[in-house]
Amino acid sequence: MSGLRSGTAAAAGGDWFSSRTHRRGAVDPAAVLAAKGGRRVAVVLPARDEAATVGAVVTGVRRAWLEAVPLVDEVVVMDSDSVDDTGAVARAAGATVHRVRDVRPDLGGRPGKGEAIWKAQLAVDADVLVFVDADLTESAPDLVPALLAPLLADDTVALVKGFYDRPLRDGSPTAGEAHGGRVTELVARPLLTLLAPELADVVQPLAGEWAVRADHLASLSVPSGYGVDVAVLLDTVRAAGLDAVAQVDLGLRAHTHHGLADLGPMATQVMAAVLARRAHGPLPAEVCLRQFTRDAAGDPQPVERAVPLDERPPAAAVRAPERAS
Ligand SMILES: O=c1ccn([C@@H]2O[C@H](COP(=O)(O)OP(=O)(O)O)[C@@H](O)[C@H]2O)c(=O)[nH]1
Ligand SMILES: O=C(O)[C@@H](COP(=O)(O)O)O[C@H]1O[C@H](CO)[C@@H](O)[C@H](O)[C@H]1O
Repeated sequence: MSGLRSGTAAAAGGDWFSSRTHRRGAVDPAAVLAAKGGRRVAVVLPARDEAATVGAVVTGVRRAWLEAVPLVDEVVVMDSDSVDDTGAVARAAGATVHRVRDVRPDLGGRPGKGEAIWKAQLAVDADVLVFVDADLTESAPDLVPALLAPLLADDTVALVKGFYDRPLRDGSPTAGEAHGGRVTELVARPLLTLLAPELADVVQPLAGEWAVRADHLASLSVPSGYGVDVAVLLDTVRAAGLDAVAQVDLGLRAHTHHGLADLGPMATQVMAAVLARRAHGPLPAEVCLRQFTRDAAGDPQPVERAVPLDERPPAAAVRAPERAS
């Protein structure tokens, strides 16, 4: 576009980027195991309709980091309103499976990835949680020690985010090129630049692969939808400072992708989570997103989607008394 200089590579950030960014491949599993000590580690996969991929993800993590090296104590799949065989496939692969709506039914049920993550805290007994998306299409079990290493080695680190190249293998003409992370690049990164510039050096703010101290996560409110990933990042920085966050290079991440229209509600929830954490004001519990297609006559046809924006309170506030800690 005339008048716009091509992007100039800025020097990657300041002290935080250099001290809290961990290179790929620099992890010694034996050292991570030693640092674990007596702490319990659970890998948790929030999964909605992931029967095609969840089995391989569970098997990869179990074989490498539960059977061969006891770095992980439990692999859990939170079955999030799946209508396919996600639960059965995950169980057959050796995961502990919880149906999200069956966990603490007294608290009601909500749709969404964040709801699956929130209720995982009420179903899983662990000191450290490693969240991994269930739609990974290329085995990447080494992400587990990579995400755990900074947190187990340094008590001041509460959250570790993964980052990676994001090929968009959706059959489009540019498939395979690094065009993934569409909500990250068009919504999250611009919005954080405007409202939370201190996070400018976080390479993948929406990454679904992250490790977190369970007691820290339990102190945070959690958006029920797709805002969970960015909300936990923002709230961690607000509560404990930027140095409580680290990021690790996981190389490349291939996963199944939504069509563009489905990213509309996701983008709305991500924006809501960021805006709800701006200087003022809560947002409504639900908004109506109006997108457009064409009717048979070729005229614009509105398509409305209700987008929930509700948040759950900190899990610590609702945890059964015997697990108040
Ligand atoms: O209501 C939902 C929506 C998504 N997910 C899971 O959250 C992860 C990330 O969601 P998705 O793949 O839809 O997002 P993408 O990675 O494509 O942006 C996946 O393991 C989904 O199965 C979930 O558990 N419940
Ligand atoms: O990064 C993104 O833009 C979105 C969509 O990724 P693609 O455009 O399908 O590669 O995916 C991420 O965002 C979701 C919302 O935070 C997370 O739940 C996903 O785990 C993450 O992959």
